Amino acid sequence: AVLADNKLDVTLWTRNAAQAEEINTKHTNGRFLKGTELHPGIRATTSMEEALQDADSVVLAATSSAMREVVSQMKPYLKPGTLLIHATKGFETGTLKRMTEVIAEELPQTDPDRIVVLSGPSHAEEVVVRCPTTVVVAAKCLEAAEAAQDLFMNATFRVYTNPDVLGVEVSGALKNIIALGAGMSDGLGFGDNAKAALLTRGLAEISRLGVAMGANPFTFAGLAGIGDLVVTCTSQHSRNWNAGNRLGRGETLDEVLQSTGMVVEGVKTTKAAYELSRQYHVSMPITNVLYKVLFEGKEPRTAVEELMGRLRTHEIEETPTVSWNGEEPTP
Ligand SMILES: NC(=O)c1ccc[n+]([C@@H]2O[C@H](COP(=O)([O-])OP(=O)(O)OC[C@H]3O[C@@H](n4cnc5c(N)ncnc54)[C@H](O)[C@@H]3O)[C@@H](O)[C@H]2O)c1
Ligand SMILES: O=P(O)(O)OC[C@H](O)CO
Repeated sequence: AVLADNKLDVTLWTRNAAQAEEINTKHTNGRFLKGTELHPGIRATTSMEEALQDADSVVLAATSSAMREVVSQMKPYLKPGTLLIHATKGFETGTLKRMTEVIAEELPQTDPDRIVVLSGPSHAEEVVVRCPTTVVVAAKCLEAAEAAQDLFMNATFRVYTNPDVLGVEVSGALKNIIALGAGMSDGLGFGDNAKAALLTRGLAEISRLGVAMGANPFTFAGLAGIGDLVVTCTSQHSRNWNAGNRLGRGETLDEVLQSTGMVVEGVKTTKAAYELSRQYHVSMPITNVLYKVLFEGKEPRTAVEELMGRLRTHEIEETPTVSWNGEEPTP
């Protein structure tokens, strides 16, 4: 929608012929964006060849579990030098790879430094009706990040650049775990204090893992970090918050996933982050208890008691800039 507003020629690829027909004839997408009229310039097709034959830029928004398959289908039709921008928030199950790594592996002829990730607080339901939205695009190559920025920037969609691809991808994926927890807390009837605690301590563990993996700590204070964490933990549009809320009210994970009809990335990401925290020897208590709720049948209320009953600890574990008892900070 943003690209069409920017007068670009936009073709959507979908597996679903009825959905393509609906977009082309009625300019609506009733299942995913109910009640919204799409830009009439947006065309849809089920042919990957047709979608890619004239494309100078491709936006990949497959779910994390479908990314490798979709990129491999694109491979025969991509023009050399096409700008690739992905907006997917998750890791590949099993390999624990980030999406830029999956795309680069599937497209070895593409310069990996030119693969861009677009992330930040941006629910589709609001973007499509032109509510002011800010996002970040990250790529190792500045020129690629700025090319993506130029494509998307307009009066209601503001785009920042960041060279920290890993930090942007990790924060975009991990915030969904905390949103599940925030929804669960609300579903259990806990208040704003509990949700604020989850956001704050959630950001602490997201940053801890991200920095251990090589991210810039400041990225977590940005749009892909705190920005997306706030929107996903508080928005009525969030699939992750809604799934957590239903779990908190007593539904089972199967019931929730079977009836949602849309991807809840936080579920698979909880498993991935649980494994990454072990690989990098990073403490992630919220992720750890959510893993037990989702995959080991722990009751949400018992999980909260477990979190609250942990041993006392410092708020800031990293090298302090303000020390105890007036001592000079350790360099
Ligand atoms: N919805 C948002 O507001 C939003 C915003 C930013 C980022 N994202 C991210 O974008 C990604 C996709 O989210 P979404 O909201 O579009 O999910 P969705 O569940 O609404 O839609 C996913 C679509 O992918 C299709 N699909 C699934 N497997 C496929 C495959 N193997 N091949 C082709 N198509 C396949 C499904 O049929 C469905 O149409 C996620 O990683 C999500 O975190 C979503
Ligand atoms: O609806 P959610 O929970 O998948 O979140 C969507 C986006 O990531 C919000 O920025």
